[in-house]
Amino acid sequence: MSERFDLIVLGAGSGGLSAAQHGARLGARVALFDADVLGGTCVNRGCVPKKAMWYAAQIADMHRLAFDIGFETTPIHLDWARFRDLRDRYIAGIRQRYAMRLDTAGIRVIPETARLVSTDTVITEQGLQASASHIVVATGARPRRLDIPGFELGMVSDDIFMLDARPRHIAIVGGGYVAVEFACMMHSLGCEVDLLVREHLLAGFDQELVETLAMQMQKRGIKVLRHTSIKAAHGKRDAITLEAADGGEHGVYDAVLWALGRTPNSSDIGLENLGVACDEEGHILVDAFQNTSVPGIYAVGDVTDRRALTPVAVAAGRALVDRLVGGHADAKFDDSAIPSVVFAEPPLGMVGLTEQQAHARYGDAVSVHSGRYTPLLMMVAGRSEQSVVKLVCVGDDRKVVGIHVLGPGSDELLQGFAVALQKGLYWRDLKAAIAIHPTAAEELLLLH
Ligand SMILES: Cc1cc2nc3c(=O)[nH]c(=O)nc-3n(C[C@H](O)[C@H](O)[C@H](O)COP(=O)(O)OP(=O)(O)OC[C@H]3O[C@@H](n4cnc5c(N)ncnc54)[C@H](O)[C@@H]3O)c2cc1C
Ligand SMILES: NC(=O)c1ccc[n+]([C@@H]2O[C@H](COP(=O)([O-])OP(=O)(O)OC[C@H]3O[C@@H](n4cnc5c(N)ncnc54)[C@H](O)[C@@H]3O)[C@@H](O)[C@H]2O)c1
Repeated sequence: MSERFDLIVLGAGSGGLSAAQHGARLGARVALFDADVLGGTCVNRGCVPKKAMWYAAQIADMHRLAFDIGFETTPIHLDWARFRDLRDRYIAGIRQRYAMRLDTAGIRVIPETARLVSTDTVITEQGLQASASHIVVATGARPRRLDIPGFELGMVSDDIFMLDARPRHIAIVGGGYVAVEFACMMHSLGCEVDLLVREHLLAGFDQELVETLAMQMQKRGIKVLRHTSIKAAHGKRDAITLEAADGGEHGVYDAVLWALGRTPNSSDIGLENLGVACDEEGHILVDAFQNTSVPGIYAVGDVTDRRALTPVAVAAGRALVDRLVGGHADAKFDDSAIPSVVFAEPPLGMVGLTEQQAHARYGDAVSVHSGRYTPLLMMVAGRSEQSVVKLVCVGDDRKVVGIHVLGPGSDELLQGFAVALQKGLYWRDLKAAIAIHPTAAEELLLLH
């Protein structure tokens, strides 16, 4: 016998929690399935533990800077096990608060994996059945694994958060967010780091800023090896050699992180049988309203073909439920200007279009205004690393369609500019605004 609900959600990560909680707030009877801990990737294996590690890395960098500007300092040492314990306690607190909120909201949480058996019914391994006219698939994604010899000698991002000691020499394979963020963090925390990139570094970001970041990473001692495709790993877990496709050998490393993107959790949950369309990599295809190809089945978050970011999953879940439960027939989230930051050292951020995308869309109407500067603190310390800001504009009235920032503070300053860009921002607005001086943010107002 099937228990009946208004809304069934598979996955208690960013997207699933958002959909379930908003559904309950709007009065729906909600069932939420997940065999794993509450919070999904972001809370347990992604944004949150990563950001904690980024803060630790920042402190280590600041300590070096302190010496450069005249503090009497002695070398500092991070007790990884203690840091991990403190971080994990913080994360356990987040999970506890989620559990309490779900309980208070009256959401039925079933700690099991579920799969769809029809367009309105799911079943768990224990045989529990539930039905609803709306089923939201929010099952996320997992680190991509390669079928190459020795892959198991290395770690994926889930594993790196378990480390309780610093690797001496780590190889990071990949060129995306995870690869660059961990390359910078591990280096700041005292590891020797080789970043092995097969193709592009941070594809999708402004390439001039990416190259500036890559130069700064190399100057600080991170070895960035381009055009390096790894075809095998040899040795044992704490003494790994990587074999490249061109015959070259890299290592010996005492740790390897594979950071090769993510595989959507869309197989073995009954989607194929119901004819839910997916792309070649398994991402569920959704329209702007999170509809899949099958009525009654919806999808949000990393399992879909949309941007794999927590705020995107949250916004998608919320908009979908506004439509399904709240009765707002045209509810969808605005994905026209999704801001994003790579928590590198220094951070790199963007919102809107890159120069290349703007040229492809608007041709000769595009103008680009950029500036470089060395932040005040770096100048005092006698350092020369430059920050870069860039505006991509369109038309004679210079409507801003892209903002790109690299440098200390970029992570925090971008949000406000992203709101302005989404609402409609012209270069003249920035020129007319009164700056906050001296800050990194004012550099976007002072471009000529
Ligand atoms: C290392 C790392 C750092 C990141 N940093 C950032 C960042 O700084 N900022 C940012 O915006 N994004 C970041 N992300 C991306 C972000 O974590 C994801 O975009 C976000 O977690 C996606 O949420 P989701 O709900 O789609 O999936 P998830 O959070 O992955 O949740 C999916 C849930 O579904 C469950 N599940 C799977 N199959 C089933 C099933 N059959 N039945 C029931 N439940 C199931 C899983 O157990 C999981 O709990 C990072 C990712 C990683 C890996
Ligand atoms: N700060 C943030 O917001 C943040 C941080 C981490 C992750 N994320 C999100 O999570 C997603 C996943 O991050 P990611 O870094 O795992 O993926 P990614 O898609 O950003 O990068 C994957 C990288 O792996 C490379 N790659 C793929 N297959 C390969 C192979 N066989 N050999 C060598 N290289 C290969 C790709 O060329 C690419 O450089 C991101 O796209 C992003 O949306 C966001």
